[in-house]
Amino acid sequence: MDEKDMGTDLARVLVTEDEINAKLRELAEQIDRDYEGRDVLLVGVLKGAVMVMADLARALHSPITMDWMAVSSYGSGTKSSGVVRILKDLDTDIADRHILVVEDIIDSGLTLSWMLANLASRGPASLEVCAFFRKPEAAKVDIPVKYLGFDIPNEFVVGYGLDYAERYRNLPFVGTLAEHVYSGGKPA
Ligand SMILES: O=P(O)(O)OC[C@H]1O[C@H](OP(=O)(O)OP(=O)(O)O)[C@H](O)[C@@H]1O
Ligand SMILES: Nc1nc2[nH]cnc2c(=O)[nH]1
Repeated sequence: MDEKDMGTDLARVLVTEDEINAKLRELAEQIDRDYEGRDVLLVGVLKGAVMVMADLARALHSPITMDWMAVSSYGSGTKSSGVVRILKDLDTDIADRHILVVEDIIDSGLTLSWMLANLASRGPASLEVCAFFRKPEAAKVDIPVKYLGFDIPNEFVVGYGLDYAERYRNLPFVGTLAEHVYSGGKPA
């Protein structure tokens, strides 16, 4: 799926497929260097992180393992409340493991803040974050991000794993939606 398939749904592209691929290579190099000789478990946050997890894992040369968590915030519509419920927990015991959480986007930061506290309580050897997109202007809590893809404006974005009503996750780029599709969180 690309821009041509979007019809009039798209307002504008914020990060192109080429920019995404270049950034993945850059982050993978850093991660390979930093974790050399250590066994790292990538923890992906479903569902948004599926794309970045799959592409990052393939760009890495280090022997990694992967696990997934699904969480749901009790927020309404597109807003996260910070109150989080685990829908799917890890299959792995992470005590004494090196954990790199892979997240598609940090918006308010509330989801990841809760997740990091939860994972830290399980006694990992180390716990770091790779976030592919971040909205600095939307931050309600400060999240220590070791590996960052892109800071983006405080707008609702779709593509590269990010959905609107479960659509658009398979766009290979990230962009904003036209007003007739997205009007502040409610299906237009
Ligand atoms: O920083 P925050 O304001 O907490 O928002 C970020 C979270 O929101 C998105 O998940 P979403 O709840 O939309 O679920 P999804 O990944 O299944 O689409 C995204 O994947 C993050 O997990
Ligand atoms: N699709 C999507 N999900 C989000 N979750 C938090 N921020 C966003 C965003 O901008 N787009």
